[in-house]
Amino acid sequence: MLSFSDIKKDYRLGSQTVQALGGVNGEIHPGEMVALCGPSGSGKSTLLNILGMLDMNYQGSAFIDGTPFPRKVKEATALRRSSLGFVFQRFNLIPVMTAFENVAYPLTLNKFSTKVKKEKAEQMLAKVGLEDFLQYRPERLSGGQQQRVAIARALVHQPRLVIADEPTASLDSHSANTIIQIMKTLGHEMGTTFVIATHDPRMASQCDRHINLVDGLISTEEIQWNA
Ligand SMILES: Nc1ncnc2c1ncn2[C@@H]1O[C@H](COP(=O)(O)OP(=O)(O)OP(=O)(O)O)[C@@H](O)[C@H]1O
Repeated sequence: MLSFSDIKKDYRLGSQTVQALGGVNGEIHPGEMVALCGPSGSGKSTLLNILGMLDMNYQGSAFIDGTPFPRKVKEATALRRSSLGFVFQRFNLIPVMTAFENVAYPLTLNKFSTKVKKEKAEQMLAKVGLEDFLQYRPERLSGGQQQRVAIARALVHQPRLVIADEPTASLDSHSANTIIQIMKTLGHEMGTTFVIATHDPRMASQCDRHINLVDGLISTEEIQWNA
């Protein structure tokens, strides 16, 4: 589904160069839920940004279903909108929009009709247990509810791949468990591939596989979780 080889990324900080990724390879299979783990600064966000087609300024190659990742902003934006979904640590919902409008937004970007938008957004919000909160704005929802809206938004256009950056890090353990179960159940039901950067042992333990980054390289050592 996804393959990437010899991915390298440097950041320039004044006259210094920081190597964030030193040549990473990997393959992610359709429908897999993969945890991207590693200590702070190991390169997880950098790799997520590349796999999420948000950063096109890197060395190496990446393919989605055999097609090379776009290197131009316009093409990357189009492919991202149609084929990818995103879940962030701090939910990143649009504050002036209701839960329904937030979830319908990717469908608007992909030019779905009003009727289909309504059907799909309502269905998706019901799947995450928020059918009674369609007209609520994010400020009236708890963190866990906001993250459920964000998951509905990430999945509503049936993307091939969902990129999640620390999806449980801002949540209490009860909400985190709910979010993990929703991602797992819907991911399997919809056949969606997930790549999830996480420090959360509960999240990582529910994934099919781990990719461990250490100092910008993939490590084969088992992670020792402290929790
Ligand atoms: N915009 C930037 N400019 C300069 N250096 C950066 C930039 N972004 C990341 N880095 C550096 O690149 C390395 C990898 O950072 P990255 O954010 O990918 O790690 P991470 O594993 O996601 O960390 P965390 O778990 O703390 O989010 C670190 O040394 C970091 O300081």
